[in-house]
Amino acid sequence: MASILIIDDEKSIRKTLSEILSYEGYKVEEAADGAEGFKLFKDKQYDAVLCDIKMPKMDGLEFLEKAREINTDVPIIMVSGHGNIDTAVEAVKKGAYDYISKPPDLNRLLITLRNAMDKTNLVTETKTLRRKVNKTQEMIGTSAPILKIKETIEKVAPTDARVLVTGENGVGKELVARWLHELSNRASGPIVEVNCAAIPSELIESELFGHEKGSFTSAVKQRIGKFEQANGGTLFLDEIGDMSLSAQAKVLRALQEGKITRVGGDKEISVDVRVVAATNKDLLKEVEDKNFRLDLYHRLSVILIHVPSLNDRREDIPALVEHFLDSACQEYGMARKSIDKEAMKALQQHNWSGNIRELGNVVARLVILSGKTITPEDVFDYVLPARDKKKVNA
Ligand SMILES: Nc1ncnc2c1ncn2[C@@H]1O[C@H](COP(=O)(O)OP(=O)(O)OP(=O)(O)O)[C@@H](O)[C@H]1O
Repeated sequence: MASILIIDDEKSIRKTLSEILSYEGYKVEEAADGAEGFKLFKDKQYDAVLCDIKMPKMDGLEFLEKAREINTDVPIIMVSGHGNIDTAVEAVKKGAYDYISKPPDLNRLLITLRNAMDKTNLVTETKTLRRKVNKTQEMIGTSAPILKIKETIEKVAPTDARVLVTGENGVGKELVARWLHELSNRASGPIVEVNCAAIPSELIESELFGHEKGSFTSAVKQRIGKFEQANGGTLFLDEIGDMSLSAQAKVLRALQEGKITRVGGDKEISVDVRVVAATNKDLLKEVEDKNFRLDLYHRLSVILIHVPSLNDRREDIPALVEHFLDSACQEYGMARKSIDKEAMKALQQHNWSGNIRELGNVVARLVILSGKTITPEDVFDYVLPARDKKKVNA
């Protein structure tokens, strides 16, 4: 149900508008002047605001200006009396969505509201779409290891050298792979990702190489595998340490010969694919334990890029937090929130086990639950376990 805030000092007007809009199925809240309205606007999320122009305490224009400072997405419709049409026009120039005159014409009121909210939905959709088509996420951080990684990516990307990216979960290994693709001569081709840990071992070969119809019971039609899909581009083999030994043998052959055969097929198909692999395991240890082929390891690890955990590059945390604040506030259509110095310090000292992914989730949670400025109390209440609280206080 869409919710609407009505700000008007005339009780009878508030009552009429409120009755009409409730009848139309909106959730309505009322405020008797700009100051009261602004307090509600600041603390709650509305889909639209109807705001009178002439009011005591804070008038409509002042409300508009203050509201726009904290949120530019919620449409504000001014309600003007006879004497202040000029002011209403002025308000529209300053960012009000539109104005309606008193006494409000029922149809015009409802149509204006509907249009205003449709427009907000469009703006939100556009933002989401823009994010989707946006290029690869910038790699944030100026710590020595991140600078080194960026430099390596720039040097290695234009070559077809295979790269093995290592590091714990959520440190940004996939981001490294995406940048290797983005800065390569293959950037106009596809980047295809396979999470080797997520695919049951009996299906991985068909996933990677495809299969011919009837090659096994559930192979009801022909299927093109990821190697073929990535032709002319990059194949990102994530969690390669979890791949079965038999799949490893086939991948090795594909890398050696630049050819694949679909499961159940006999035709050799040439593929032009650059492979970037990633793992959170110690692959040499896996080799020792006979879970990973040494020859495949050498094929994959022409270039090694290790992404250190967030706990080993804490100086990158503030920039990452600011970045996630931007994206979370935008995503939830909120005005940009800020973070208090002590709260930032607490985040910087936290022991991050889920790395950047966890940090992103935590900031999103803080954006949703905190006020305009994120305080250390917010961080303790919503994020950090008690042990960290003790540590920071000590
Ligand atoms: N340096 C960075 N700057 C900005 N965002 C980052 C950075 N590194 C990682 N991220 C973001 O953090 C999230 C996790 O990164 P990513 O998926 O690349 O990690 P991963 O190491 O591949 O994780 P997994 O091991 O679980 O596959 C992604 O949303 C990614 O965009």
